[in-house]
Amino acid sequence: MIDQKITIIGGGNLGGAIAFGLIKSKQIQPSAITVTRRRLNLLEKLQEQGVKITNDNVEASKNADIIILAIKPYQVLEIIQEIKPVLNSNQILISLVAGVGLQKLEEVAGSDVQIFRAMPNTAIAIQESMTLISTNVKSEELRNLVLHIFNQLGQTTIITEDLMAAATVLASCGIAFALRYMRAAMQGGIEIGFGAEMAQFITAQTVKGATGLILDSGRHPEQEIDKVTTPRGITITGLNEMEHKGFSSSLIQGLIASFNKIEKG
Ligand SMILES: NC(=O)C1=CN([C@@H]2O[C@H](COP(=O)(O)OP(=O)(O)OC[C@H]3O[C@@H](n4cnc5c(N)ncnc54)[C@H](O)[C@@H]3O)[C@@H](O)[C@H]2O)C=CC1
Ligand SMILES: O=C(O)[C@@H]1CCC=N1
Repeated sequence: MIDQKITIIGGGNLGGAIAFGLIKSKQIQPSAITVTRRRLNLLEKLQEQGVKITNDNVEASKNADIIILAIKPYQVLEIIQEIKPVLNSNQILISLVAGVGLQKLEEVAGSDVQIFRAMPNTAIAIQESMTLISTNVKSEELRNLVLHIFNQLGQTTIITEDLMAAATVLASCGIAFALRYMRAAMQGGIEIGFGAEMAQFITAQTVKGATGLILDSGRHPEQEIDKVTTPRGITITGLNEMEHKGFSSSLIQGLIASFNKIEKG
């Protein structure tokens, strides 16, 4: 069980998804979670589940053991300043904000606060996130606590801070990239004969199967592709056409463009 009181500042797409994921995990009482947002009416679904909601960030931070920052990047430093008067060294501050490094967070929050960065993706709502964490906190106990919380919400790994930008692109943006593949596959599926609903189901289950093959075996995707590509067959014809049109290259260039966007701000 998670015994700590958790406050999520910014109950938007990600903050809301984390709250729902935590509730689904049944590892924490919904009443131990507080979510803040300016427009409270948009948090009604969480409130119905027993989560506390408020638009007062300072009040919500006062008695929290863990404060998760899920506001937009341009707001994070201002909001840390807002809650700073009530922060104490026993609290853990976890920033989910992309592109704002530990050093900057520490500069603004002060060095006695226990600061972590966590980079999840929206599958956190269904406890299937890939979450990468960085921190300068040395305490194993605190590191394990943060890992324990995110482990309820999917797979979690601690990485060095210098890899957080790459983690943001591959895991957090990555879910959108994978979903765009799915949309394109569905569009193709409709053109060759399926209704939209069926095309979506077939695509989703096929992607789930591909994911399972790689996660279960640890084999390189190309080894699994080799099992599908019958010589002179149908699959290799399609795959080669996709590559002629720049499939892998456009994906890699997209990842690099996203990475450069973080680096340049
Ligand atoms: N959406 C995603 O998949 C991921 C987002 N992130 C990071 O998470 C952060 C949040 O992203 P999203 O959830 O997509 O944005 P969002 O815009 O959906 O959520 C931000 C929320 O903060 C609320 N808010 C604005 N001002 C506030 C204030 N003064 N006090 C309390 N709440 C306030 C907004 O009403 C909104 O609900 C960003 O910094 C982003 O870089 C990181 C990884 C993945
Ligand atoms: O697109 C963004 O800026 C945020 C950070 C990673 C995922 N969504």
